[in-house]
Amino acid sequence: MVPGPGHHGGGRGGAADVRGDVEEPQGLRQGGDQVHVSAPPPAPPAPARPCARGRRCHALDDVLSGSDGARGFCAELAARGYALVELPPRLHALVDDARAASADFFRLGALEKQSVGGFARIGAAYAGYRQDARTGGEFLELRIARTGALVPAPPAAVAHLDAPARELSRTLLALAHRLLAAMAEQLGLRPEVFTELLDAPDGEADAPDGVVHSVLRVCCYPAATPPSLPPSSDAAIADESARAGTFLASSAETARVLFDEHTDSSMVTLSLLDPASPGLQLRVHARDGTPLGACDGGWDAVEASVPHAHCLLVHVGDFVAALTKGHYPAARHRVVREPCDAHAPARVSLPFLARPRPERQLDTRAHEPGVREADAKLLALSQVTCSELRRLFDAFGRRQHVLALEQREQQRRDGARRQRAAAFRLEVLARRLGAPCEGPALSDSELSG
Ligand SMILES: O=C(O)CCC(=O)C(=O)O
Ligand SMILES: [Fe+2]
Repeated sequence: MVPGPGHHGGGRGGAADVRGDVEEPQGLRQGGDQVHVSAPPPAPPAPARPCARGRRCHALDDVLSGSDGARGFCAELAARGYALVELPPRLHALVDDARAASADFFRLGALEKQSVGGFARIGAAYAGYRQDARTGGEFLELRIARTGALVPAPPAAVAHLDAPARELSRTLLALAHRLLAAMAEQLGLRPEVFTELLDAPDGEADAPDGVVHSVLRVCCYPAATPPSLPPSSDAAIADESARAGTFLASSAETARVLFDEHTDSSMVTLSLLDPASPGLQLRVHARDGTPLGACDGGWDAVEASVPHAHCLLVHVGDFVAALTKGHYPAARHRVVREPCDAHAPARVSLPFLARPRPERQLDTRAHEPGVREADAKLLALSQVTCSELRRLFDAFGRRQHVLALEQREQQRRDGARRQRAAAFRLEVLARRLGAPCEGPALSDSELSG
């Protein structure tokens, strides 16, 4: 079922323009495959702002101005697979409204949340509400329909989620277009090389199967011990979000991890960060200048280190990584409970996964005529659709997920065995202390296990 348009509530009307101070009623203009969004007024690039750990927050308008700002931003993406952008004040209210309304949604009772509809197929995409069996994490996947409505429509009790979620989706889709155009240009390619694979920036006009393929994934991770839930058998869930990683260091570390290490099957993912409830971490890439072990065992706790709640993390997804032959590496990331404390609030996050339309055809050689394949910037692909490529990424993701589950199960069994052995040793020790004449004393190694 595709729910109809939701109600307009507390959010502002019209989609925000990601470039200018003026809001356009429809936000973004569209025509053909080109991104027809007006350039921001030329301004001298401001120096990037240092964050914790020497990280830089690039001013959005500098990145979009096509000057040194774009070069620095793209160089960082090429080195680490992710970079931070500081949102201009004109977008702050939108981010705040979307975050607050999302938190309101997750405060609803289980039945009300489920009333929006479970995670289900719409055309070639999925949308809806679901809860992760292991962590208790909740996910509401929202898409823009051809009609312009949000799918699924938020329940009446949080009708005020509708307007900011739609506006944010459109704003971030438009922004993804601009960033991907800059990333292509920095490689010496035509700006539309990546953007022509996406839905058009105004979304609904280009959705033959009913929905825009890019998705706003509204997430909520529980504050404390997750409830025990029945395991999900939905294969789609495994496809979509349990494309989990490996590298699970220990059981304690595993318990801390709310969303396993993975890469996104997106072109780029845009994540609004909030240092008040941090959790998103990125693997330090070998190409990054930072020593691999420098940040938290090779993890960069990026969300914990941003100065305020209006920083946007841009990270590279599988599609751009594959298409550029790894020039822009896919960012491996995860979500952890941080700080590791039972009183920490639930974390609400709003990653936007800018995804290609599944039916778009990849004929990359046409973009670099006369260039030898070995020198080409793009992977040579012809007559491959984005949905075929996605299947490849999902197969890898699923394999990694299976390996991670096996590793986790092994850790659980090892832990349980160690616990049983320790209990047994204690019992033996207690008996011997109670009856010291029976048998020899235990050695230190026997006691320590
Ligand atoms: O919750 C987050 O910030 C990120 C979640 C994530 O990695 C994803 O949805 O792919
Ligand atoms: Fe992700």
